Amino acid sequence: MHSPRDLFEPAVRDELYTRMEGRTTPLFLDYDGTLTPIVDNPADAQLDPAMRQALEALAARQTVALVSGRDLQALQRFVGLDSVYYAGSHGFEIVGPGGVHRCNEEAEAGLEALAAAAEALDTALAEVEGTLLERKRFALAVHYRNTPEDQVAAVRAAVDEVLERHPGLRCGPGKCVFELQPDVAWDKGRAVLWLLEALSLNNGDTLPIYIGDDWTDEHAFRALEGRGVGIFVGDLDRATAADYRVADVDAVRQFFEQMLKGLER
Ligand SMILES: O=P(O)(O)OC[C@H]1O[C@H](O[C@H]2O[C@H](CO)[C@@H](O)[C@H](O)[C@H]2O)[C@H](O)[C@@H](O)[C@@H]1O
Repeated sequence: MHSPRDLFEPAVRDELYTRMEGRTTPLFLDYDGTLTPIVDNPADAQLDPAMRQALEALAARQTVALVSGRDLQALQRFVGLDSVYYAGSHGFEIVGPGGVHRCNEEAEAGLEALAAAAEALDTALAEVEGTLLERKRFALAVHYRNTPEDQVAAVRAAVDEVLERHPGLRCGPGKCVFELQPDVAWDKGRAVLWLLEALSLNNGDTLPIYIGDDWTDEHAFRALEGRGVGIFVGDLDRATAADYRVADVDAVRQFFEQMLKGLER
């Protein structure tokens, strides 16, 4: 863990561009908080047309992959581009151009427990104001962004009770969310490494770049340590394995625009 440097400081930016020069730079991108600002209702996190345009232009020139906690289909709907790779449910399900496909078989064994957990939490949290369950194929997000602070402990207690009954599930951290998933050895970092292999990009001519804002993105930052670049988005209120940081979603788009200028040269 180290302190990521501000990517918009000229010397830092020049250093990164020097590292990128003459190399293939596949982009691996988180969705919420990275491509779209965090909003109160997950359904409202629509992709801005300017961001979509930038992604499309980049994907016409190089590999672009979305690596998100969102359900695969929801992510595809939000982004709406055929030219990018999608890793949904924190990387448990991957699809992309050229028939790329991977579904974590081990995690499939946990689907029954996940369905039972969703049913139990639906009942247990029915009366807790502002709590929202978001069902995904390989995960269940228990959102508490709009839950009164003094009731968050009750939400956590309900989640813990369900986890006790279903030892095949685990709970991961997030932004005002408890994420239940099958407890198997898979995460965004492994998904990124799998994609690099599948796309024959696991070599010295490639500098993979991962951009993310959340706890789950740390797996990817760590997976790329010493072989790629990690860029953290947002205010830094904790340790991160990312090398660089940018302020917000707008800064991510500016970085894309700078990359595009470089690629067009
Ligand atoms: O890996 P990501 O693409 O960053 O997805 C992580 C989770 O993002 C979403 O929840 C978060 O964003 C919401 C919209 O801004 C916000 O309301 C919520 O509080 C955040 O936790 C998404 O709904 C989850 O399914 C993703 O796992």
